[in-house]
Amino acid sequence: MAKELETLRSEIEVIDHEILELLNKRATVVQEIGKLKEMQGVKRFDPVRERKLLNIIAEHNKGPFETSTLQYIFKQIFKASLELQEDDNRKALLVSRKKKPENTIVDVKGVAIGTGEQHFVMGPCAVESYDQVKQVAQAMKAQGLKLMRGGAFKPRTSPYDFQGLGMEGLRILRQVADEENLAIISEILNPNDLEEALNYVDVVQIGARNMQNFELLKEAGKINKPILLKRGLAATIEEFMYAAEYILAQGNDQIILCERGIRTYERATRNTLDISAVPILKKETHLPVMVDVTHSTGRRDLLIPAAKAALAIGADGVMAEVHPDPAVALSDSAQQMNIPQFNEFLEEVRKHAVVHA
Ligand SMILES: C=C(O[C@@H]1C=C(C(=O)O)C=C[C@H]1O)C(=O)O
Repeated sequence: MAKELETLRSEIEVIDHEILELLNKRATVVQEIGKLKEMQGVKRFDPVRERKLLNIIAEHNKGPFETSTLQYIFKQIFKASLELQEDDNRKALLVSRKKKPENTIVDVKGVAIGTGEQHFVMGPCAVESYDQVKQVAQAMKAQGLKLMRGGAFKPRTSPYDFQGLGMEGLRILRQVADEENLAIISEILNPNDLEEALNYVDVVQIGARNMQNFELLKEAGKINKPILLKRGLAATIEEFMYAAEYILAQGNDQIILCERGIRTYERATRNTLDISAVPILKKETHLPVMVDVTHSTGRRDLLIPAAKAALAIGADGVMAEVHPDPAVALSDSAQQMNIPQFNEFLEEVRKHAVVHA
C-alpha cells in the first residue's frame, strides 16, 4: 500500500511539473499579447475573450472535475495573467527602479538630494513681505540651511482667502535668497507662469492639488530646473508615480517626490501622514523622497516626532514651515513654527539625521 501511495505521488509530481511549465508557457504568451495591446492602445481586460475561453473549457471538459470548478480555476489564471500584463507595463515606467536601479540625484544649486544625506526645506507658508521672508532666511542661514520654501501663488480652498503675492512674492524670495545665499522652492499653479517664474525660483513646486494637472506636469517636464512634486490629497502611490512619470516622460528627471499626508477619516491630524509611502517610493522609484510634516499633521506639537519618523524611515529630506509671527500669518497660522521653535526643532531633529560631517 505504502509503495502504491508513493508511486501515485511521484506521478502527481510529474504532472505538477508539466502544469507548472504549461502555466509559465501560457504566461509568456500572455505577456506577448500584453505588449501588442499596449502598442495598439487596447484595454488589457477582455471579458468577451475570457467568456469564449470558459465556453471552450465547458465544451471539452470530460471530468471528473465539475465544469464550474475548472472555470473558477481558469478565471484565476486569467486574473493572474492580467496582473502579469500590468506588472510588465509598470516595469516600463521611467520613474521605476526597474528601469533605473541607481538613485537619481537632484542638484539644487549645489545641494545634492538623493545621496543618502538628509536635508531640511524650511520657510514660510506664504510670502507676505520682504521683512517676513528676510527674518526666516536669516534664521535659516544661522542654522546652515540652504533650501527655503515660500508660497507666492497660493492654492487656497476658499477664493476669499489670501491668494499670495504672485510674481511679486517670487521677486521677494529671489532677492532674499541672493542676499542670504539660499535656494528657493516655490509653487507654480498655472503653466503660463512657469517661464517667468524660472527667473526667480530654483525649484518649481507642483502642489498636492495640482498633482494630476497633466498640462502643468507636461510643461514642468520641459524645463531644466528641478521639480518638487507633492502627493495629491487622495492620490494612491501608483497615481503619484504616474504623475512623476508625466514629468519624466518629457525629459526632466530632476524630480523630488514629497509625501504630505492623505485624506482619511481621521480628524486628529489635518491629513494622515502615510509614512510607509516613503520606503515604498524609495523602493519602487529612483527619485528622492521628502516628507512635509507641516501639511501632513497640521499640528505644531507633532512636527518633531513626525520629522524623526520621516528621517528614521529613510526620507531624503523634511519640509516644515516657519514664520516670524505665526499668530498673524495670512495662512496656516496654527501649524507654522516661530523662530525659537524652529531652532528647537532643528536641534532635536538633527540628532537623528544622516548628514555628512
Ligand atoms: C491574454 C489576454 O488578456 C487577458 C487575459 C486572458 C487570458 O489569460 O487568457 C484573456 C483575456 C484578457 O482579459 C487576451 O486578451 O488574450
